Order: sequence, then structure tokens, then C-alpha cells
Amino acid sequence: MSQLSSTAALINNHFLPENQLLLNAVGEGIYGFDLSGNAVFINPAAERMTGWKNEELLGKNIHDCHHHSHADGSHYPQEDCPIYNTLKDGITREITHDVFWRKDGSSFPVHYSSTPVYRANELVGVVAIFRDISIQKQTELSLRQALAQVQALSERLASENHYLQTALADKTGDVDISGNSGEIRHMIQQLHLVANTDSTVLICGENGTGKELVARNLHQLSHRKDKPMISVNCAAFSASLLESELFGHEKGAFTGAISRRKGRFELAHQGTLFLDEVAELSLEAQSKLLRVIQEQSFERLGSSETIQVDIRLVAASHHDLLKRVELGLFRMDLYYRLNVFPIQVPPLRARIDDIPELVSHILHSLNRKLGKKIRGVSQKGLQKLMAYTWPGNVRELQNILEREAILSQSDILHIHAMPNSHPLTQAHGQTLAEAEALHIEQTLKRLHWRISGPLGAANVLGVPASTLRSRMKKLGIKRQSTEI
Ligand SMILES: Nc1ncnc2c1ncn2[C@@H]1O[C@H](COP(=O)(O)OP(=O)(O)OP(=O)(O)O)[C@@H](O)[C@H]1O
Repeated sequence: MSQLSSTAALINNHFLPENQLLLNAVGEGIYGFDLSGNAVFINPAAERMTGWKNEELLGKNIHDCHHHSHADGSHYPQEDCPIYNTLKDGITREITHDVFWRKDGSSFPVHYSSTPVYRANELVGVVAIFRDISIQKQTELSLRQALAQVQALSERLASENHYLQTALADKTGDVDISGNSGEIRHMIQQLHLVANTDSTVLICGENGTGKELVARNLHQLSHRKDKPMISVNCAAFSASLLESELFGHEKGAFTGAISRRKGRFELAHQGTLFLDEVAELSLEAQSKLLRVIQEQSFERLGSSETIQVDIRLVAASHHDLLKRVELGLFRMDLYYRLNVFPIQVPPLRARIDDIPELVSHILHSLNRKLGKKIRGVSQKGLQKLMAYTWPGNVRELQNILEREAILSQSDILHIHAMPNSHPLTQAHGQTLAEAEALHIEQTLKRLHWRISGPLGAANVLGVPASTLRSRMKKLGIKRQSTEI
């Protein structure tokens, strides 16, 4: 008998021909093996998947044809093959990590089972049923890649969050507002009144007066204090960058937008958004901001999805915003939206009385920062500080004290280097008496016309109170009834 006809006889004996139609119709590949591991049955699905034709394999050793190597190309010995093992021990096996090789030399991942075939309780062969799982593997790979991407993004978010929390912790470390002057007390009173509402607050004041400190206080005193306060310095970004900072962007929204990014509005959700230097917003950004304030919603750059946020807005500017409106640099409608509750932070020269308290507050922080034990400022040093007009306000005071603290060998600062005082008006072509009168008058005004005592003008000017009184009389300096 030829090999082929003996194979055909085997098929007829061991695999029911009446069921062959059914087996041929099955989508899975089916191989029948005799006890030597030679093919006795191959269905059309198996032919399609492997590229081997029925007649090319029948009677041949299937392992040698398309199970000869592992996926990495290394040799796959027949003794290791699960199908052959089933032939030996009659145990059913199910394999998910294996490949079959096609006739053209390529391979594909398979999921297969090898099941023993019995006839009259006698093991006569094995049937292997297999499926090409390339698509499943590809999907798994894509899923794994997507998962890795999600993981990377979530790590980025976590680190962004960590960064923001740290920045927040740094900034919220000290929210004490020093000072007991009438101006500061009035400001603190207003701050307490508005803090626990959701009203928009506009903080105005010169540079370095403490606008950001006021904003942090507003947040800390509000019911939003456990959520973030996100600050944006509107002057620090170009118009286009600022928009993406505020509103975020989708991947590919512009060159360099390599991934989707949340904007500060989203990060501030349920918290406070502090827009510092709000006057620096471009007119375009102003219109967008107006819409967010009106609707509490916005879209990321490059996206049409509308995002709803719940934020409390606090804005600050050292500019006279109304003047900017008149100049056409600031939208009037936005001005009125922001100016719901204005808080004016007084310049330091208008509250010279606060200098001693501010000095001790600042020295306390400086001692921590510099690891020093400075106890205070000498009486003369304090006089110098109180005689100055402070164009840079509290920040300038901080800088001067830090410089002195670094240079000082003693625990009392004597304030050696003070910048030249900035007169409020230029004194060109004045006589000595006129200049003296102007200087005395300005000092008195700053100190609310207090003459004597440690916070009096005489002390600041370095003369006895009686001398100051007689100079005032001589120079005709009098407090006007309209002056407070
Ligand atoms: N009343 C105050 N008590 C204690 N520290 C103060 C006070 N006012 C301001 N400071 C400190 O002075 C520094 C400058 O204040 P802040 O940054 O809040 O000013 P700003 O008005 O926002 O400045 P800019 O307009 O330049 O942004 C900060 O370190 C702040 O803590």
C-alpha cells in the first residue's frame, strides 16, 4: 500500500468521514495525528492559516513542518512538543504561548489544544485544534502600550501635583500679615469680610506691598482652603503661552504640544485661581477670561470639549486698571467683572508705624533662612528705616534686612547701607530752608503728624521733639485740617 493510500485508510478508520464536512466548516485549524505524529487529517482552515496544502502534509511529521522552532527562532525539540506529549501520555493540553510556522517561513501566534483520540479505549492519535491569535496579541500589545502611556501620564500628573503641592506648601508656609497701622487693620477687616464668599476680589497696590500675601490669606480663610490655590503671573508668559497655561491644550494643538496638558483653570478646580499682574493679559486672553468668569467654563486649546470649573478668582495688579481701560489696554467689561470687591494694599510709606513689627517678622524668617540669631535692629538703624520712602515697599525692606543680616557679625543690625531716599517730589532749585521744610513735612505726613515717641518724626529725623517743634514753627509747617 502506498503511503498516501494508507493515510487515507487511517482517516477513514479513525476520523468519521460523515463528520468531515462539519470539521471542514470549522473556523479553527484542525490537525489529526497518528501515533507517530504524522498528519492524518487537515481541515481547510488549517490550510489557510499555515499555507501548507493538505496533500503536502498528509502522512508527514507535522512538528518538523511548522512546529520546528520557538518564536525566537531557537530549536523546538519534538520531545518538548505538547502535542507529542499527548500522543505519549494521553493527557489533554492547552497552550497559549506558542507559534506555528507557515510554509513561507513566517510564523504566527497560536492558541491550541491537543486532545487524545481513543477508539475502543485505545489511544489512536491526537487532534490539535488551533487559532491564529495575531489580532488578539496585537490588541494586547496596543493595550499594554496604552496602559504604559496612561501610567506615564498618571506619573506625570502625580509629579505635577507633587510639584504644585510643594510650591503651595512653600508659599503657604507664612501667611501672617504684619502691621497694626490703621491702614493695615482696615485692609485685614475687609479681607475677613470677603474671604469666605466666592466673590471675585481685585487686589491693587504697588509692587512689593503684599498683594500675593493678601491673596494667600483670602484662600486660607476661605472654605476652599483644603483645595489648591493656583497662581499665574500673567506677566511671565507670552500671549500664546499664557493661554495654554491658563486653559491647557490637547496633544498637537500647536508645535511643541507633545501631550495633552491641563491648564491652571482646571488645576484650580474647587480652589482659588490667583491671577497676578492681571493687567498684562493680552486683549485676546482678556476676552477668553471674561467668558470663563461669566460661564465658569472653557475649552482647552485644540479641543472643542467644554470643561466646567468651580473656581474663586482673585486678581492683582500694580497698575491703575481703570486708567488701562481708558487707554484701551484693558477691557471695561472685564474690569467690572474683576472689580467686584477691591482691596487696596497700602504702600509701606503710608504705614511707617508698621516698620518695627515688619522688621521683627522679617528677621524671624531671615534667622531661619540664614541660620543666624539676629535679635533686632538698633535704634539708629530703625530711624534710618523709618526715614526712607520705600519705593520697593516690603520686598525692599526684606532685601535690605537680608543684606545687612548676611554682612552683620553682631546680633543687632545697624543698617549701614540705605539707598538714597526718594523724595516724593523733586526739589530742584530750592533753598536749603525750602528743602528742609519739604523733608520735615513729608516725614510728618508719613507718620500721621506724630512728633514725639519712638515712632514720631523727631525720632526718625534724629532730633529732639522740642527741636522739631521749633523748626516747624520757624518754617511755618502746620497740619492742614483736611489731612488725616
Ligand atoms: N504685611 C506684611 N507682613 C508680612 N510680610 C509681608 C507683608 N506685606 C508683604 N510682605 C512680604 O513682602 C514680600 C512681597 O510681598 P508680595 O509678593 O505679596 O507683594 P506683591 O504686592 O504681590 O508684589 P508684586 O506686585 O511685585 O508681585 C513677601 O515676601 C511678603 O510675604
